[in-house]
Amino acid sequence: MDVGFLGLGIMGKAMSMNLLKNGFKVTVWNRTLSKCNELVAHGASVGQTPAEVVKKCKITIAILSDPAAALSVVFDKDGVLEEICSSKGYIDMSTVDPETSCKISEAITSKGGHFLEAPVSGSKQPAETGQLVILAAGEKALYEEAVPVFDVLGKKSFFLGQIGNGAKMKLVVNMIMGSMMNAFSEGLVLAERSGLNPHNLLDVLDLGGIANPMFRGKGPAMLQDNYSPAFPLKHQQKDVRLALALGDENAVSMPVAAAANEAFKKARNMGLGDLDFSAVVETVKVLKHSS
Ligand SMILES: NC(=O)C1=CN([C@@H]2O[C@H](COP(=O)(O)OP(=O)(O)OC[C@H]3O[C@@H](n4cnc5c(N)ncnc54)[C@H](OP(=O)(O)O)[C@@H]3O)[C@@H](O)[C@H]2O)C=CC1
Ligand SMILES: O=CCCC(=O)O
Repeated sequence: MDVGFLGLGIMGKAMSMNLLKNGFKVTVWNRTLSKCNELVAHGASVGQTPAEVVKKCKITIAILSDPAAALSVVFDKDGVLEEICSSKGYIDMSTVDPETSCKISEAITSKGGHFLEAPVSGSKQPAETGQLVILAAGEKALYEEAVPVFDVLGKKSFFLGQIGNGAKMKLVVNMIMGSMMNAFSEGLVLAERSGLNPHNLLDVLDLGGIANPMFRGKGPAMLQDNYSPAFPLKHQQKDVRLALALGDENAVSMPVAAAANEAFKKARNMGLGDLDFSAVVETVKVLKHSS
């Protein structure tokens, strides 16, 4: 199957590489076109614009930074809308809000095209190893057609019904994750500053009821101030911000998520936005120093 791929950031590069390794013919595009070179070395073709990719491929996938980027590749000049038609499907795997997804869906389907939103749970390493969790919603027939692609990219796909449900599920999950990361950060700094060995804390956590892959995976690197980005902090803050908006719409009180959002905003102000979201621990260290 010819698959188009728009966006070769941390996730898109790993996912499109995975499709190539598994025998798909892949045509890639990235706003910074030079990022396509590594994929070409592994057998990908390049489209000069999103429209050119859609023209060539039956199914085109996108995974882009945020709502503005997701809208731009669809609606701008040389965008997806220029070539979408009834024989083509478009799958947006970016993490966006339900409103953005609905806007894209309406535009694609009004031209006869087929649309799925399919944000993913899992980060750089699961993307590299095809272990993502895919949260799809929209047109069921396109979902079924895309199952061979999802089977390569992920360990499990969910079809969640109408457009917006995939985005909502993803935002709820990432809101929980962002809050957990802040609690974890405070715990690590508190352990160290109160005289405990934080490595012992990691061992204790890992043997108890709140053991989880995030603490296990990120903890040792955080203790070495290593924030090499798997999930950039600026994207995590975007997700908590969008989840808070969902909370506003549904009158759900979320003080813990609101506090997490403030910490991620502070981290962005400290210039940490491009680092891994675990760098939020630096905000706890700063507060301690200034007291
Ligand atoms: N990293 C992770 O662990 C995960 C990320 N996600 C979500 O996936 C999406 C991508 O994440 P990730 O790969 O980490 O992000 P990166 O920041 O690594 O990559 C972002 C991509 O979006 C492109 N882009 C940004 N702005 C525009 C624009 N205005 N027009 C066209 N392209 C644009 C970038 O192009 P350029 O190279 O030119 O800058 C790049 O290809 C985000 O929505 C994120 O929340 C979901 C699950 C996990
Ligand atoms: O959106 C990013 C999710 C990162 C993860 O699930 O580890």
